[in-house]
Amino acid sequence: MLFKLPFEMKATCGLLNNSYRWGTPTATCPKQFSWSEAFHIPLTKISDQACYGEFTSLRVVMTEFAAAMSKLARLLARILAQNLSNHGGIIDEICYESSCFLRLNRYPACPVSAKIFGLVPHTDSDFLTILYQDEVGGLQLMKDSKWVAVKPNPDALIVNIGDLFQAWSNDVYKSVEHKVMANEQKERYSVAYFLCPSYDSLIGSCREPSTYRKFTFGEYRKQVQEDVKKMGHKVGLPRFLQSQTVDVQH
Ligand SMILES: O=C(O)CCC(=O)C(=O)O
Ligand SMILES: [Fe+2]
Repeated sequence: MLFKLPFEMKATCGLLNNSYRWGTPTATCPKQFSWSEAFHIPLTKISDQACYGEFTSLRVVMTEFAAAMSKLARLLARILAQNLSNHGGIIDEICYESSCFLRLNRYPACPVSAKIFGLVPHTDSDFLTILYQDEVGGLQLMKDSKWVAVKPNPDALIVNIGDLFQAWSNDVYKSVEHKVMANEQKERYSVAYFLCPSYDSLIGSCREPSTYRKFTFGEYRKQVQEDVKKMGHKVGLPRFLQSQTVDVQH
């Protein structure tokens, strides 16, 4: 319903905190372009009546869904952190609602599906992502240097480790590279919950010697945005390797 609105309304009516995005504004060639549209809503706005306009019933669903996703994401992240460092509390210490997001994705059927991604290959810039996908399929992840299709199961959730958990775990947990293939016939929907720390929290490693230098989430996001703008793709964690810091400084 929400996605079926005319483009003008999605883009200009302030819906869901004005969070509507489509395609890839920075793309300079087809392989950098994502054939999808999304609402990317901060958790703090989810229960805000003003975000929903005429879609009042959506507010109830979104609020309940976000609360359930948030609870699950925190529980899983806490257990994973506890297993590694005996410090599961780190997650609740640094992850506030204010920096977490819910993202509604729609992938329209694509007439040139062989040449275009639904979503370009990437890793998520968060601690942990919980993903719900419908029955269409198209999500693939990188395993042992090969793309593997994730079998769609609308009764299951997918849990992905993000870049920040990889840095914090000193590469024990791996931020999984993933992408969505476009589909010529069917449109596809997914919803992702991103568990993020506050922008000023320092992400260090729970183990020494640390592979990455310490950085804040704010710094990380800024670097990712700069790289995407300059190069058309994200560099991510390699930018924050200790050795890279040394190279840059000397
Ligand atoms: O739609 C999907 O299955 C993946 C979505 C995703 O990777 C993202 O929103 O970061
Ligand atoms: Fe993702």
